Amino acid sequence: MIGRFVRATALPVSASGDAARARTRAGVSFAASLRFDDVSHSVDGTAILKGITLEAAPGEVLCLLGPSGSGKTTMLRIAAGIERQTGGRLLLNGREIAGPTRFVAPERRGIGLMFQDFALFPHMTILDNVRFGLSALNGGAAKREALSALARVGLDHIADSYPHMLSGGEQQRIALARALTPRPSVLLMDEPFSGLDSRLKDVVRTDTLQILRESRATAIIVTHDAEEAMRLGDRIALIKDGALVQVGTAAELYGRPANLFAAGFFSELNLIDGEALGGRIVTPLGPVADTTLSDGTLFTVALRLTGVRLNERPNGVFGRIVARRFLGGVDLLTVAIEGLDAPLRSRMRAGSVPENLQDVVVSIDPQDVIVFAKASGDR
Ligand SMILES: Nc1ncnc2c1ncn2[C@@H]1O[C@H](COP(=O)(O)OP(=O)(O)OP(=O)(O)O)[C@@H](O)[C@H]1O
Repeated sequence: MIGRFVRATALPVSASGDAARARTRAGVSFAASLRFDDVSHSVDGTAILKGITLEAAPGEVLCLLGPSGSGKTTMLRIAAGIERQTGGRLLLNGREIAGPTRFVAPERRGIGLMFQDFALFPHMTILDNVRFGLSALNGGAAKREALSALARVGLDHIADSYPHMLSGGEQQRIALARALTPRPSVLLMDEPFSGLDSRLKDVVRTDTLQILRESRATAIIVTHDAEEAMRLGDRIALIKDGALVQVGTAAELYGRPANLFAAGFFSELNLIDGEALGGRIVTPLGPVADTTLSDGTLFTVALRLTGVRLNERPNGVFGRIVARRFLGGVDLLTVAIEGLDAPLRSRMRAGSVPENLQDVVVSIDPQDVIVFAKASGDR
């Protein structure tokens, strides 16, 4: 999480003339591309980012997804200019804004930042909070811009209220309005929905996405929640231990994960061993996929829980249900199978497996099978 407030400038650094003309258009930014070019960062000899190359295209919503401590917030801090990377370059619309020989100050980048805790000033009215980033405009113009930004998030009627009088969802929208008012060419958002309760999240996410699209700013959103990244991102960059694991659309990362880590981030998985035999990958559940690798090659076979079907087909292997849990729309079933060290978990539509049933036939949906050849030494 970012712990310090940075004031975004009113004008994008690289297109100030265009941006000034854009003021006549209601609340629209000139989107820029933002490129991390082989960016590394070390603190006290510890590598936090390890050569990340990644570009957000103009107007794109790019999600940075990864577990806690993977380096997502550090990437935002570097993009905002709060932190200066120790290696590589940062380019805005192809122009270097941070690198070995150049460092553009945060307030001159035209990059906005929205914080996890919204960082609203408690002693200022909502209007003053939103107006805060508009120092380049005179009083009347700044007020008009701020009110128009508040109208965009549907909260102009509470301009004179104070932050403590608002709900979490309203505070989030005020923070969004404040971040967008200077019309940044790129908006960085650090876990912008994590403080909201789950019922509110859905609505606020949808609204935020719509406002981002209307503003046309390029957005980079940090999250550790794969589903959130899939809902929001045009593309998703998966980060682990300071390195980029994979970047692509939600469908690409879900359907063709680069490795087991990526697969496990997007789906709950059963992991079983497999071995190549006569062009097929054979497991205790039978053959699960084709392979061109030679006989004896070892695989880790990842089965999504949704792809483990019970009693659906006449042929399969026999198993015994050893536990079941009702999860609303689905039942989570645990099934012991001969030859497998750990029982399989299955997600079935609630009620589709009769409650008193214990012995079942297990089959696998090939769409939910992802196989990874084991590196030698993995055995
Ligand atoms: N200034 C610093 N000094 C030392 N270590 C740091 C510093 N900033 C970040 N780190 C370390 O770098 C790693 C990456 O931190 P970062 O906050 O970027 O991760 P993150 O993916 O955003 O995690 P989270 O979701 O928990 O915020 C962590 O191990 C963190 O402790």
